[in-house]
Amino acid sequence: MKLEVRLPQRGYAIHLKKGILDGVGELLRQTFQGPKVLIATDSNVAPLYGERVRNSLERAGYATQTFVFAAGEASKNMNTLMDVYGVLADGHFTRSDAVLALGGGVVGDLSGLAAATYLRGIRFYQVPTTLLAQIDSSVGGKVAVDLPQGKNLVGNFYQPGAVFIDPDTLSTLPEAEVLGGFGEAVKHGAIMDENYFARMEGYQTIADLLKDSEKLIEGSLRVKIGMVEQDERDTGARMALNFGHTLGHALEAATGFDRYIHGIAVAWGMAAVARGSVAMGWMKAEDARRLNALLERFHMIPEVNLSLDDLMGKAASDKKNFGGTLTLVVVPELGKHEFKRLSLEELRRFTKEALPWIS
Ligand SMILES: NC(=O)c1ccc[n+]([C@@H]2O[C@H](COP(=O)([O-])OP(=O)(O)OC[C@H]3O[C@@H](n4cnc5c(N)ncnc54)[C@H](O)[C@@H]3O)[C@@H](O)[C@H]2O)c1
Ligand SMILES: O=C(O)C(=O)C[C@@H](O)[C@H](O)[C@H](O)COP(=O)(O)O
Ligand SMILES: [Zn+2]
Repeated sequence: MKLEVRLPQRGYAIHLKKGILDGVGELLRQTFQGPKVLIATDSNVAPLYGERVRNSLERAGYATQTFVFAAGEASKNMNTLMDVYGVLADGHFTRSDAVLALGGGVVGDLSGLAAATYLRGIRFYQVPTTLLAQIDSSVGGKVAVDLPQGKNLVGNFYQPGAVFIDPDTLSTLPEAEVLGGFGEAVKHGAIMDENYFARMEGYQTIADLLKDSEKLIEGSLRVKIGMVEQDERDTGARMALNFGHTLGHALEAATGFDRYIHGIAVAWGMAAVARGSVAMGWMKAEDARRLNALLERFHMIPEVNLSLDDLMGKAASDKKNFGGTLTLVVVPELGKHEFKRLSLEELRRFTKEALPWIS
């Protein structure tokens, strides 16, 4: 299956096919004629899929180099970014060459930012290998690294030239990471597509979910593409994709980026916003119950032990904070969303309502 992201001058194709990993080189040749590709990947993905992708690229006539960094969110920072720049510069990569991200959202966000900024921008391609990256992060062009103060605080919008998704790579993904991706899929259904949400309510086990992976990827990508096409630079409609992230990102930052994986922090953030929204009369109680039940079925709402001050300190760094007023995404009913403009003090009161046990 081929999906298109239609953007003026920057449109691209998303190729979704089991086994596509071995054909990446040939497909890339249809869009990129340069001589050299840097495969950026992490320490878990490199031994699993690095050689297959490298062979495929070399069969298609590309020279390749591979850069491997330590897996995990803790690597999504300026130090690793500097390492990528070093490899590109030492390897004499020029504007005719490209970076190809092979891995999850951490690899894509980090190497995308490197590609966006090295020599003021070289070509960039994504081969996502986690469910989260296949349904969300590989598409839409948000590239970034974290700062200790908050998530994705240094970044840009830089669309890939193409995305190649092989759902077979999910066979090696740890279950906890499958659930991280599922968190973002639930978000897509909750904000935009009640039928898609209902389909996910049909899954009883992780095996059910993986059996349906192609439909899951397609359902999420349709929501994501629609948002990106409407509002590429995140100034309006696209902010809906941040449902659960205001508190979720704050949780990740407040716990040093190594305690909760992103999709689980988002699931926790969505459940909290749903609870607070019911208390405020902003969400149908029955729909909040359905959202909570689906997340609970897969044990995706961790118990969090954090002070309100810590959480609010990090929430203030949210990118939807404009001069002290923040846009909170709420879901009045499943498949719909609304934006609430809140001062930081109002967000604090809302969070207290949502999480009455923290102080
Ligand atoms: N740019 C965006 O639009 C966007 C959207 C959502 C999330 N994100 C970002 O994405 C990141 C999270 O991405 P993620 O959940 O993919 O995390 P990740 O990249 O850390 O990958 C999760 C883990 O799975 C391993 N892995 C990857 N593919 C594998 C495979 N096929 N088999 C076995 N192991 C594999 C990785 O090595 C890592 O340990 C966060 O930094 C988040 O902020 C960005
Ligand atoms: O594509 C988007 O837009 C999103 O918000 C997708 C989110 O799932 C993702 O986590 C994104 O990186 C968050 O963006 P940020 O602008 O809040 O850093
Ligand atoms: Zn996210």
